Amino acid sequence: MPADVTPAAAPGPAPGAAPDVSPYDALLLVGFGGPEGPDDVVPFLENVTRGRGIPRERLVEVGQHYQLFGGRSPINDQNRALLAAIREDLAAAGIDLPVYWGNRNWDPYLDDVVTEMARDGVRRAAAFVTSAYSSYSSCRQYRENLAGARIAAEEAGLEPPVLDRFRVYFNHPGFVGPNVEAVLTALEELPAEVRDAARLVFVTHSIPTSMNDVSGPEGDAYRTQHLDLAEVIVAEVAARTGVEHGWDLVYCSRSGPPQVPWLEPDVNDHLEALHADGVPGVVMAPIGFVSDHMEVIYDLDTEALETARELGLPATRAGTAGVHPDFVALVRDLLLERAAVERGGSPERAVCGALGPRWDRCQPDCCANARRDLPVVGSAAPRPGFDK
Ligand SMILES: CC1=C(CCC(=O)O)c2cc3nc(cc4[nH]c(cc5[nH]c(cc1n2)c(C)c5CCC(=O)O)c(CCC(=O)O)c4C)C(CCC(=O)O)=C3C
Ligand SMILES: [Fe+2]
Repeated sequence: MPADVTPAAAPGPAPGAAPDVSPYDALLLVGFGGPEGPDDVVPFLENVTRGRGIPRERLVEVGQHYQLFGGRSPINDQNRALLAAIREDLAAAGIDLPVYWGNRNWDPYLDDVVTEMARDGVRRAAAFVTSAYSSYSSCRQYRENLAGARIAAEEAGLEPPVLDRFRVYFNHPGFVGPNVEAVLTALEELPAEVRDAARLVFVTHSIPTSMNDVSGPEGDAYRTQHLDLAEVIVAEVAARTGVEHGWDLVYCSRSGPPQVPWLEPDVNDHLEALHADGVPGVVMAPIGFVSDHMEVIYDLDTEALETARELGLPATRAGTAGVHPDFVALVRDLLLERAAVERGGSPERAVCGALGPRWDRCQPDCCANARRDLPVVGSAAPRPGFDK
């Protein structure tokens, strides 16, 4: 730059300087939580289903899934591993930021962790939720939990940090890439003679159709976002293998009373239908989940793979993002992106697929809950004296 030209804006950081994470002074990892021993299972299920109208028989059944694995869900250990990986990744990038972890349904509870953050003097934190899609269960309920945790800190006489939740990231390359790799690996694990004709069966958690109908600002966002990711994965797998596989989006872990419609088809019913149609092999890709938690190790690895075995249908299960370095780096990318936005900038947003980057703040009715209206964080139009 010539010496007589003064830059109009403040100069960027010197090369090698730490990336700018202001206005944030902490990052919060937000998990679902799970039981860690047999005695935790019933209280955990009570936490999850409080006020949700889930039949007793379903709870007994799901309790048995947990007891099969010693009453311990893998989910908390997976979040501990993710927390450690995020801390390492940030440190390696020269970012000195405390990282906290709290859950919706089990210890460490968000209420306690946000209170601790307030005690530590945290003023404003970015929140990364371990769920990649829009819907009441996967998005708004977490925003309610974060608002509830701020209220808990206030009730303890503290000033809670402002909490900014990142945009949903199903279409971020740091989530897409590990899912593509996982599908390629699962294809390799199929017998060679069925590989090219194998069907890609993308699996996610079912939700009531009424919940899907109001997901996102215009409805149907939960299903549509999964379809968008599935199309990207299918295209990328075709680019890498030269084979364009047939594919479907199907659902697992249906709950609720039988008369209430949930998204279908169920993965087990679908495997039967594919087999009847003469499909010679299947890769199940659990794109609805960010790690191998109970729905994956029970509903897919135990139940659906057993269905495939009974049918004589070769099937493999693709891995989840877990602590893949690209997924860990996604957290840092969203942190720097959102920090730049909150400083008034318009950073480039990493994205794949046709939908484009989703919103930073949700419209008031986004992923509405028909049953009750609770305070939320991250609203584009916070209701004074109510939202947080
Ligand atoms: C969309 C969605 C995700 C993905 C987004 C995200 O990850 O958040 C998810 C994740 C999870 N769901 C989990 C566990 C459970 N979900 C239940 C119940 C429900 N889930 C629902 C939806 C979702 N759930 C819904 C609409 C219900 C009905 C009750 C209600 O309307 O709220 C029940 C009660 C029993 C039953 O009804 O099955 C349990 C035990 C675990 C922990 C697993 C582990 O321990 O490893 C995780 C990660
Ligand atoms: Fe669930």
